[in-house]
Amino acid sequence: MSEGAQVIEFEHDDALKAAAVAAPGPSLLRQFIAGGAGGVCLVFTGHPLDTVKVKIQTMTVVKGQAPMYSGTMDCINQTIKSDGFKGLYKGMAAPILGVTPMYALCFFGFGVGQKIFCKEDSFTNLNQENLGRIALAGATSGLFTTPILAPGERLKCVMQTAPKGMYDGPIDCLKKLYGAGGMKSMMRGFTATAGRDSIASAFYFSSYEVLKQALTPAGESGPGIGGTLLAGGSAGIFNWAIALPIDTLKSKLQVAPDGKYPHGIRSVFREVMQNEGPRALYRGFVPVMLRAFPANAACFLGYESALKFLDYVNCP
Ligand SMILES: CC(=O)O[C@H](CC(=O)[O-])C[N+](C)(C)C
Repeated sequence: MSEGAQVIEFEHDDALKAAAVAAPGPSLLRQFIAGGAGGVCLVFTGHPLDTVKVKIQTMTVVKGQAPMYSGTMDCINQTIKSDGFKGLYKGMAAPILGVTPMYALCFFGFGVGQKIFCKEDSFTNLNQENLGRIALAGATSGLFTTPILAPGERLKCVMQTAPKGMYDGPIDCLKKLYGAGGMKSMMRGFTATAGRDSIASAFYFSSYEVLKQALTPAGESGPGIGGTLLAGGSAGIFNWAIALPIDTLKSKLQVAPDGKYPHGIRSVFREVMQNEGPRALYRGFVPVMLRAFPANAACFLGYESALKFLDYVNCP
């Protein structure tokens, strides 16, 4: 090998080594697998309250008439009365099938965002600049999940709010939605989902890192099970405090009859402001927050435990 080629090879090796040292966090493969594990834990824990949230968000409110559900407990009671306990788990097949790859992609996207935006000390020195970097990495993850999440949420919301017997399972619902409106119909709510998830994920991941560090005892490398549950659950609360208004508009758009909102989320926003006012954007707040804490606590515990396991089996 010529001397010039050797110098270039050394420089290339050094650059690779520097990048490997500078890139913080687990490898993208580990992020992907551990994220999927986190997602499964999240759906099992959070789906019943997600059903209540979507039912409350999308119920038709006629001025001067009592709403269909007076609150979270009433919605739970009515659902159990009409469909049994399994009514709360209606529509779970779609998120379970979609959630494993979705959360795998979510944490993978966060990993990619870390490689793009974060520095070597971003997770050890949580100053304002580094928090901004982690938030940008989080927002990146939202862009990775939208192509799966938008049609998945369309299916889920339609099934959760459909009258009993309308669809014979998620495949039947998918066939009917696709048959009636093709890909355009399946992708309804895409922009709203992308906006919701980039903003929410920025808060989700940055708040988790802050709390995780705050709850890590001196001299330890992590916060332990209790601390992980608390940090993960709280990150879920921050996530939803920001995401809920966009989520309400998205859910309404996704369950509306074809052509009801010609300008998408803007038309929904205008209608909600005219008929119900800004408070309606936070409809479903109680079930959302009741679900957010345990579901995301379970998600981060699943994620961190999977990372430990992958470490144990020497996953690259
Ligand atoms: C809006 C949403 O899906 O939030 C996720 C947490 C949850 O409770 O489902 C987090 N994330 C946006 C990062 C996917």
